Amino acid sequence: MDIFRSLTGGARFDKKRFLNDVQVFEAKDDAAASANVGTVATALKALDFFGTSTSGTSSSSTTAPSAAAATTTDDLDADPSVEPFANDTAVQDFRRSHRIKVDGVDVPAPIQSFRDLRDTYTIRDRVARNVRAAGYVTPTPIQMQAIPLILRGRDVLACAPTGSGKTLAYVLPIVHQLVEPSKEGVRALIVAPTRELVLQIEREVGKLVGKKWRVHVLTKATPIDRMPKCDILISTPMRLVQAIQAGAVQLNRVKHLVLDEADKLLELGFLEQVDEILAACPTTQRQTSLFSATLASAVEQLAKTVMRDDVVRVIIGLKNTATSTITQSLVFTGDESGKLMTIRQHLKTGELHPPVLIFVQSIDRAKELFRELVYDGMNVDVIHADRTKQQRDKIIDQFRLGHLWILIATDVLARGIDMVVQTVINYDFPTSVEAYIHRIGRTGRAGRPGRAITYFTRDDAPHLRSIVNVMKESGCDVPEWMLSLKKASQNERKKLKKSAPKRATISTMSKYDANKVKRKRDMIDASKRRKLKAEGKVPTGPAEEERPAKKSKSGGDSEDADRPVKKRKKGADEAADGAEAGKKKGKGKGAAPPAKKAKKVKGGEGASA
Ligand SMILES: Nc1ncnc2c1ncn2[C@@H]1O[C@H](COP(=O)(O)OP(=O)(O)OP(=O)(O)O)[C@@H](O)[C@H]1O
Repeated sequence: MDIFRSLTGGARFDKKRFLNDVQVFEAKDDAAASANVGTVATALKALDFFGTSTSGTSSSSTTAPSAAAATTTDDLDADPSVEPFANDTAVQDFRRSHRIKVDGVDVPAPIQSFRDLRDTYTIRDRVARNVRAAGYVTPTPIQMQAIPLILRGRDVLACAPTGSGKTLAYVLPIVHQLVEPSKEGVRALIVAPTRELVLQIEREVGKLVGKKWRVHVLTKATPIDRMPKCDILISTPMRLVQAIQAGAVQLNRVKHLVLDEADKLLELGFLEQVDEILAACPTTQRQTSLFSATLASAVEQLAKTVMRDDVVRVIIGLKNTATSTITQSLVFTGDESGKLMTIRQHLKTGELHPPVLIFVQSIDRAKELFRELVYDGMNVDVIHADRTKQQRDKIIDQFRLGHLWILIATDVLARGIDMVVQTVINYDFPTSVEAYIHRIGRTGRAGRPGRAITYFTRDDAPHLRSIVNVMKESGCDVPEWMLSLKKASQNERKKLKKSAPKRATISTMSKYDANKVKRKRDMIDASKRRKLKAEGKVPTGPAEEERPAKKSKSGGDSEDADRPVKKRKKGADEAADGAEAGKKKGKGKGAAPPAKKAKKVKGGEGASA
């Protein structure tokens, strides 16, 4: 209960009302502390996303054999043995009951439990013990199918819902296949779009490997001239490209390449860097795995050009849908001022379950909303690309620990980050269906329930239909009239994705007062900068690699946390403008369309396809 006591500092929430949240935090603490029987059992029940387990009170009508039940030991022997599949039909039935769809030739059967890994794939005891010690008892559907595929040396293109355990699905087989630490150099390379995600993947790898393994993370903070040798390298694309160009890292021994949040990494902006990374990895021995919760068809085509011909595509559930454990709703706020009133009402009446994560479309808007809510006395903080690494790490820790109840974020936090979030609010309407799925996917993770509320104004109405479709496909109720709305054209959707709409400032002040305050703040900032300069100190700012390469018209940092910025300007608010310059420059170079570009890479490498 200690953690819950500290949660209440400065907050305005009613503890009795949030009894469920108290229980969530208690469960999390216990699970982390040890392999407590009761907690593991609870976690297992909560994690039973698709009715995997037949133990307990699962209402699933699965015909598949039971997976492991909760156990106190860290040994796979404790799992009840599972009958091997009698024939192909049994395999198909099992896949159907777990909503696993595969596309490819000679696809191995899914594992039914982690014990299968030892029986069929001779997984080492130590790895098995670590899986169990991490509290993982039953594999999730993506793990059931992707783990045997990767263990069999196959390339995998996987799309599975947010929070469904994709990280372990690639980390476990890689750790098993690397066998033991070696001085050979980088043998597994994992690339992810943001620094936060890279650090999170490192933690997940750390759960499975011992201290002798050298797992290295490459971010701006890592001096690339003193890069130690390592077995597994986890990096953001830009920093890795810098290390490759500086000759600080050799990738010629890479056997496993993983692109996490693959669709993001294959978008223009990251694609050039990913091309360079692919070119630095050998093709003959390289096994490539691409994972994401969203995969547009065009991205899939592109992805296949960098993989071997016998790549297997694995889709869990329906492609590009939200997790079914999230209750989604849409709230019409009229205009921008209506949004501020609505959020105040939502937060003050205690109607929403904390921790609450609020997404806005730009750094400026994140700052504006923060100012409004913090003056209301809320236990709130804000995270975006203009905050320093230290600030970002601290805020995420505070939020994870439950010391912070409301966090305002830009899309820099939309992908991959694994936290216990009860409610996601899209204060600003997402600029694409993918952004919507990833944003709301910060809640409802690992089988837990979650809630997502999306505000929309009159101006957002033309784009409502796409979100309504996602809601319907993931089983949420939507009013009939919304289903008859006209769908935005492809051009309109592209335009929105490229730049978020201009929105009125988030402020309860009159325009005159707001300008006066802004002028005053700018003067103070400028004076602080002059003082620092006079003292010969460089103002602390975020790493260039975490700044966006482009700025949406509204100053947004979108999801582009790791794009390169050619010119860096002074001052936080000016940073995104520098990024815009970088983007224009990229355009001027006449960046090749994705498919063409990737084909060039494949050809250039003499890919083993
Ligand atoms: N087999 C398992 N049993 C229990 N918990 C699991 C299992 N596999 C993963 N988890 C937990 O589920 C949570 C979500 O996992 P992960 O972050 O890998 O999801 P993801 O599918 O990559 O999500 P996203 O698409 O948002 O990146 C993590 O807290 C992880 O520790």
